[in-house]
Amino acid sequence: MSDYAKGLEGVVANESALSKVEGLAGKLSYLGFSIDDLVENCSFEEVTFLLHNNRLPNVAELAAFETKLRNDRELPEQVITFLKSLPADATPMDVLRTAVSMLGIFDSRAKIGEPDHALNREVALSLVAKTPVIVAYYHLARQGKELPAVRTDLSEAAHFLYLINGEVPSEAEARTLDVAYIIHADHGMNASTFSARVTIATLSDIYSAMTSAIGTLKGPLHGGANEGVIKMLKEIGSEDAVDAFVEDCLVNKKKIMGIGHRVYKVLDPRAPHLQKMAIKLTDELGESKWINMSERIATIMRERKGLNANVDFYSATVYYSLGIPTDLFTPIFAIARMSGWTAQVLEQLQDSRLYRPLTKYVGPATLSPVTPISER
Ligand SMILES: CC(=O)SCCNC(=O)CCNC(=O)[C@H](O)C(C)(C)COP(=O)(O)OP(=O)(O)OC[C@H]1O[C@@H](n2cnc3c(N)ncnc32)[C@H](O)[C@@H]1OP(=O)(O)O
Ligand SMILES: O=C([O-])CC(=O)C(=O)O
Repeated sequence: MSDYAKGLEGVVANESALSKVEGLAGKLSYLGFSIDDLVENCSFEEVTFLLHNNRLPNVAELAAFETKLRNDRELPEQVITFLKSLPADATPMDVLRTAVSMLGIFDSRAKIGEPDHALNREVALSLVAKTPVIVAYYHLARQGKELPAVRTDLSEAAHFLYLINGEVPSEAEARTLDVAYIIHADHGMNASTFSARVTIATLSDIYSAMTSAIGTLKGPLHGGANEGVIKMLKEIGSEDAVDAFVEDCLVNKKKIMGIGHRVYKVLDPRAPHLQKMAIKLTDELGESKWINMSERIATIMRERKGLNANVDFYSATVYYSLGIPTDLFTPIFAIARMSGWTAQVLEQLQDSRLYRPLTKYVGPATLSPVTPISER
């Protein structure tokens, strides 16, 4: 038992009205609305409005909000030139992190110091609008394809699928991604949101905060786990190889991707939504192997370790079944979470204080004289 909170477990770092993560009950709500209810009744755009305004929009407000987002999709020419200049084997999360950082250079609204809340809200929306375009344009550029002009007649989810596939998706495909976006939009003081809030609390600018967040989401213990799940399923290869694979991980203390959570001690409430979509999609494709393997892994981990699937576990099969390349899974998480990250930094700036925890010093107990370098 250490005398400090390793990994800040159990530490309450701030106040937020945005999302309530109930780890023991396995519930998640945004601003007092259950995600189950939001998934049933809302679009990602409505949920983004909710997170940015602390209330749901009416019809006119939603229409105006959607128009604003759709008219803010175009990227600066310099960012497009940058995306086209990159090697085809760059990691899309690295590209996204760098391009979002670059956006800040071309946005004179990105200011440090005393926050301008009205300007910051505009910048926040602009980031939600441009993030999917960055991901899609790089995906096209790395294949040597033309970058089509952005469109203003499609929802966020439909527009992203249109850009990466070159055709307007079916309503069902667009809605599947829309639901995934809603489910991923915000999640309390997760590592990437915490990074964003730490950065903005120095009174840095929003682009810097989002750059911190994207770099943090990329890791395999956080958002990167969704890519890890598909890699793991491919490595296992077949349903009859699952038990031996999991046994080997347990014996050798290797982590199973998409399983376990710092806060949820029961099933992650987002997992059943994604599980349902994964079952439907794999059924339609006649490819039940991936979901069957996933279900077996989840069962063993629940029985053997009392650990449950998290959001990344089934989202991987959903995106895979939609034909999305594996290295775009974590960028898709970032596209959805941009909504929550920006809401969180706007909230932080309303009543901010610098984050500055302490460290337990475990270095030398006494001071030593410095020996001149020529004598060392
Ligand atoms: C969107 C998200 O960020 S959701 C999380 C995505 N990340 C993953 O799916 C990666 C796999 N999961 C994990 O690494 C962890 O469960 C985390 C990072 C999510 C949470 O980590 P922590 O709260 O720090 O738990 P920690 O890593 O200390 O694990 C506690 C115990 O459970 C075990 N454990 C936790 N997760 C797993 C796992 N996925 N596979 C195998 N064992 C696990 C650990 O080995 C440890 O066991 P021990 O006490 O016998 O040593
Ligand atoms: O809350 C966490 O620690 C990780 C997570 O599930 C998320 O960011 O969605």
